[in-house]
Amino acid sequence: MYVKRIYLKNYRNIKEADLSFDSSLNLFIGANAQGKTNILESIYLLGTGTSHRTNRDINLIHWGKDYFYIKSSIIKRNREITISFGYDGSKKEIKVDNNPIHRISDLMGYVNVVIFSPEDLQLVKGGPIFRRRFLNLDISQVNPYYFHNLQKYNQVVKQRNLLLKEIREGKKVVDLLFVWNQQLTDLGSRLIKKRLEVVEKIDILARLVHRRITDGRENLKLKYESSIGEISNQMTREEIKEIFENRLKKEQENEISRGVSLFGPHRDDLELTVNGINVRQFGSQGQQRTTALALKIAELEYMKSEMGEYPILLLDDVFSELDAVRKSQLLEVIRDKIQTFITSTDLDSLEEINGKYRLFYINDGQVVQKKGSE
Ligand SMILES: Nc1ncnc2c1ncn2[C@@H]1O[C@H](COP(=O)(O)OP(=O)(O)OP(=O)(O)O)[C@@H](O)[C@H]1O
Repeated sequence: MYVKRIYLKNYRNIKEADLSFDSSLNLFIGANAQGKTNILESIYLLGTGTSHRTNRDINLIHWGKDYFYIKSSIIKRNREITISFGYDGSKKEIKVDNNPIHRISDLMGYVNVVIFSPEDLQLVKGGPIFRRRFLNLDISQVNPYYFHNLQKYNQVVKQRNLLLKEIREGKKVVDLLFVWNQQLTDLGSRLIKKRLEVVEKIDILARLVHRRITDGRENLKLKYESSIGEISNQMTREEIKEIFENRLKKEQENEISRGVSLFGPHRDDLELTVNGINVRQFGSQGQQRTTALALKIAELEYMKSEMGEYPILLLDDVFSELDAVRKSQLLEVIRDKIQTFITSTDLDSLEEINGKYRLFYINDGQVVQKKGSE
């Protein structure tokens, strides 16, 4: 899978650009705040329907203009598809091969993207929300049904929180919780079951990569930590649901007095250990970086195993930050297999890159392909 061409109009600081890409490597060089990330963001948008930096599409429109438009040609399983994305401040219009897409979940799966940026260190260092997002995005991209359930589940959590508060204030009766508990545990157990399956796969993939980067010295382990109680991969969805239901029964008073849903996939986490030590709390900077890189590479391999094709990889400001070992590891994974977009402020930090690539310079939203760079 690769992006052959992209046309951008009024997108962030890019007034207009029409770019053709290499199916393997594309490098964007420019000083800070010139628009490199904006290009990567537009590719991310085509895959997921949302920006990785903002939930507000209005921010994507070039200041002073009243719409933005993106059109791209994607080669997927040797077939060319066209995806367009337009927004005029009120209406989003997404089309695949000229057919309108009404729900974001219907867009997912056409273009799979993995982005790796400096913020991804939060995946290891940050709070549980970053790891939940990692799992949710990964699974949603290859499984629209999961994404659909996730949206419904989040809606249920919102409604249930409202009800818990009203019960606390004596405005509603406790019995009303029953229906919401049914929905919460039904959808929640589906999400947890799927996450357990995926974590099992990513755990194996990430450990392999991690061992390679650390020369076999370190052993990375991923474990899904659920707020509903002790669960395992061997359990059926019904068994997980039962544990969830029991937890809610036991904690009913607690949840009412707090006025918030305290248990379920929206409160779960992914524990990351290296040689048995929690890398979030006790890992060195280097260990945390290596773990983040291993997770990202595992993400690529996971998507390949699910979709039969590698996703597109966006490396925003990270390649130049990696040390020689990690750079060569990453290059080995992507070379000739994965279309990759790399941004950097200078070409010197990319000297390890050889072979075929296309080079673009970007200055104040103007993108110029350097001639003869292939
Ligand atoms: N809606 C918008 N309209 C016009 N310009 C915008 C808009 N949103 C962001 N910008 C501008 O885009 C620029 C940021 O671009 P981008 O984030 O792509 O930078 P970058 O080249 O990746 O820089 P860095 O190397 O610092 O990451 C800033 O100058 C910002 O003011």
